[in-house]
Amino acid sequence: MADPLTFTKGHGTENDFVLVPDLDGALGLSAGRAAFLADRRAGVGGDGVIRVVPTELADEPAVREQADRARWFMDYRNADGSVAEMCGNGTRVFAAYLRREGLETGDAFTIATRTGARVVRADADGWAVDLGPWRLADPQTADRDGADALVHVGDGDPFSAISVDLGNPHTVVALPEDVDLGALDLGRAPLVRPAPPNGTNVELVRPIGPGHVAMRVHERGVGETRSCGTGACAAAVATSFWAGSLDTGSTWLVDVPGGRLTVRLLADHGVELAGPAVLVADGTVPAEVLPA
Ligand SMILES: N[C@@H](CCC[C@H](N)C(=O)O)C(=O)O
Repeated sequence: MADPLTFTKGHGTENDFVLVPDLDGALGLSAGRAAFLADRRAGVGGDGVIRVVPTELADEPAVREQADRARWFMDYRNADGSVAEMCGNGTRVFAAYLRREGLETGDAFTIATRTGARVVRADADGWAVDLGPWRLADPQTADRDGADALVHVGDGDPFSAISVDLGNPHTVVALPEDVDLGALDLGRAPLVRPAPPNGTNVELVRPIGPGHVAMRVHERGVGETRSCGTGACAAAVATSFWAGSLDTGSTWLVDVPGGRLTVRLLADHGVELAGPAVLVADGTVPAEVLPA
């Protein structure tokens, strides 16, 4: 009889993940199996699935090249089974898992991701990670305010938005003052024009005060989630850009439905995300219910 699959459930500001240890790289992870594990009714349930695999055993050569710096690769999948380049909240939960399992023992270490090796460090909030470099919309295609896209949310009028690349794609909308962030319909994916070639995550942002914004997000491959770490960084970068002050060292609080994240702008387009990481359950899934 085949072995059951072992998993751990964790979240970072309620962006939740199913972590699957694949410590000898023998398991792999098909899109169908990832989607099954993320399914909140038929499976375990999560916004994403993270396979924990030795970097040297990753499928992608660009990831294997990180093996001299990072022992473990965060193999991230969205809830629909699609592969994503990066997950900010996932990096913290991944770090918390590696530490709990004794797979890493220091307070700071490097993990491998599809966007390159990233240093994670324990801090007062939980874990912090530099997710940069970020890149704003191409000035060739942006208007005078830096906007390069229109976003339709529900049936309302379109909002202008800016593209921010954090290894994964984001489109950030600064909501006009008269629009209620909580009332917007994210039940279906916002329509983004021009359509980004690989899809996009969409962040709706409302300034609250100096260095403080509220955000809701619709994630590519998932739907509306309670938080998005790379999205929070994109929101902080876009809001700083709009305010005309992309100053190194400035700190942003980003309130999301699932809690609060802290974002710091670093030198050379670095951006640090800090926040909690919680491991809430461990379990097994019997082999006979798992898709191939
Ligand atoms: N929740 C994540 C982002 C996960 C990937 C995203 N849905 C994508 O497809 O790019 C985060 O915390 O950054």
